[in-house]
Amino acid sequence: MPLERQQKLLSSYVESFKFNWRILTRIVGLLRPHWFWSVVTILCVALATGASLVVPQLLQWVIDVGVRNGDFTGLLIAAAAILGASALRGLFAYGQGYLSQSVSQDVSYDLRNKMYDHLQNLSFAFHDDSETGQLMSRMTVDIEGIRNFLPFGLMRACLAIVTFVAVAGLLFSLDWVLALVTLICVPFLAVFTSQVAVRIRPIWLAVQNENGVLSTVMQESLSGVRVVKAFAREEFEMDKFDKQNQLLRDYSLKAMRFMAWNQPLLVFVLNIVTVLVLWVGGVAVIQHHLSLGTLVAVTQYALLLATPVRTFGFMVNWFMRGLAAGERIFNVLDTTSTVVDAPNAKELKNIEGHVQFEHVDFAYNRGRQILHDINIDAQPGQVVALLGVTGSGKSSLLHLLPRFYDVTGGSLKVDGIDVRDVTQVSLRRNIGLVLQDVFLFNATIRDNIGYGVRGATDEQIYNAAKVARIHEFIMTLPDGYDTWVGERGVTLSGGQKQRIAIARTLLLDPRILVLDDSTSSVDMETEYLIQQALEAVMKGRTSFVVASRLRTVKNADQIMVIEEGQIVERGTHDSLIKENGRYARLYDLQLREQEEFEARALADQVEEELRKNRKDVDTTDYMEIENAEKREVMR
Ligand SMILES: Nc1ncnc2c1ncn2[C@@H]1O[C@H](COP(=O)(O)OP(=O)(O)OP(=O)(O)O)[C@@H](O)[C@H]1O
Repeated sequence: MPLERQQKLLSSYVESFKFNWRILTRIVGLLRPHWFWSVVTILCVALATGASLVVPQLLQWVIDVGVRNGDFTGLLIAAAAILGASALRGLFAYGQGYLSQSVSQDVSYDLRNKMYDHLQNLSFAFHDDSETGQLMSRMTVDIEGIRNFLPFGLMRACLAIVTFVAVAGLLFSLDWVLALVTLICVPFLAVFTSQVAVRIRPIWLAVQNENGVLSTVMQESLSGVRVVKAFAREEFEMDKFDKQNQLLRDYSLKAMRFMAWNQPLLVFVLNIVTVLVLWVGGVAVIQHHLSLGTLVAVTQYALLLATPVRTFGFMVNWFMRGLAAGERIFNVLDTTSTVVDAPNAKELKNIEGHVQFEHVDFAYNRGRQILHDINIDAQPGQVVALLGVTGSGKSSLLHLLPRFYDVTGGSLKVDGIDVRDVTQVSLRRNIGLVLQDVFLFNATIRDNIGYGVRGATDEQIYNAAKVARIHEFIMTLPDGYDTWVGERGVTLSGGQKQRIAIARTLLLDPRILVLDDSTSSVDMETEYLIQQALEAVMKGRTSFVVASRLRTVKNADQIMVIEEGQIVERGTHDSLIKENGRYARLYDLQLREQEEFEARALADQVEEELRKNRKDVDTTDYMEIENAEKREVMR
């Protein structure tokens, strides 16, 4: 091999060693809170090893002194001592087995909590780029990898090292030639271990990654099962899953094949060592250079090495699997949130709700700029309606208010304080959100409405539901507020889910509201109820609304027309209609039709109602009243 390639290979080994060492020290660091029981476990390892090392010494004494001198009492004492040592070894081995499992369970418990808390605290930007399946597999499979690493990888490695060092010392004290013969396997084991470790690690990393991909495929197709069925793509999904499943199986088999091949090789090396010891030692005994007792003790020590050596393959396997898992877990734990509280962040309290966007620029993940020089001054209690074609940046603008993302230029202030100078929790407590994609939890309606306020009373929940115009519907359900809504609220219609989400926000009683109200079309009655709910929720609060409803837009104090991330027109409905610019065009395109449709439908409804109720009224009076009421409704 050319020198340059050798150097490259060596430096890649060194780098990989350093990298693995860093992960190893971090995994060992996880034991810190459980240091006491970890130390007791290591003591158990040392004592169990010590107890088993005594036995060959006793056997040597039995053969060389007890048997030769016919010392029956000595033989009995030695037998009792061997039994005692075996019992102690068993006891300490039990302690080591039990404690290492218990410590590893505690570590995985801590790690699961730590990961979960960290994931909860990471910003939107992280979750935008992450796959749920990968995160779930890190939370489960990888943490299990660390859990197994501790008793089967780390503890066994400690056991092997303690045994090797102690046996080597004792062998040299018995006979240095036989000690060298026995320990001839050590260099082989060292080379073998490093080779296996280097080659098995990427395989385990691949297994764990593929496991994550499989979880993602599964999670996606199960949560999107309605789309799958609607497009009759079950076969396609099954095929996709099967391919990924095969990949995972192939990588796992590759790892297993690798380990299966190495196991017999190790046992073979060990058998050669035993044969060598017997041969060299046997000749020495025949030539009277060595006592029979010493030979027996040496072979016993060689046998003691058998257990760690036999499990060496598994140990390296668990060790490298644990390191691969550690790499994936620490990757997540090392990710810092792009939105964090400033060190001296203040609590945002008793606000009036004055919101100012000052020359705000924004880009996702430092990519293409989405918002350009946005300036909005919303006085307390004002309604700001955002209008624009799809993809113009309306939702992005709304997401800046609760600091889901940070502005990349300019500033965003609430009551004159930059949102980056206050704690996220206090900021979000003052901002109520009803987002485009309503998400309900798999819980009861009561729990869903009360989600944002800890310890909300039933009365508060019912009141919020009444204002959100959903109470009456809930009361028609057999279980009322205790109705289980299913995953993501599948058992409810879009309009019902939206009103529950409005009630949930209302309960927070926020000073600022963010409503991404671009809902899909709903029937007239629901539309009317949602409109009423929105009006109730906006009353007296500074509201930012992505409006698709005519009345919301018309009643807004300020209307912003957004185009490609810029405010291109601003004003009230009347002033903008007069301007006859983009708003007037959007209004014609999106809202006038709605207005005419609503007017027609309402007129029909009113006519119907009046006809029903006023049959007994004189026709002239009726016409007069009807026209007056129609005017009222239309207004
Ligand atoms: N998480 C994200 N990461 C990167 N780009 C994004 C992300 N969310 C939105 N975008 C991009 O930002 C631009 C503005 O999207 P935004 O959702 O703000 O538009 P919108 O006006 O609210 O559209 P709609 O009316 O359809 O909801 C789009 O080009 C979109 O592709």
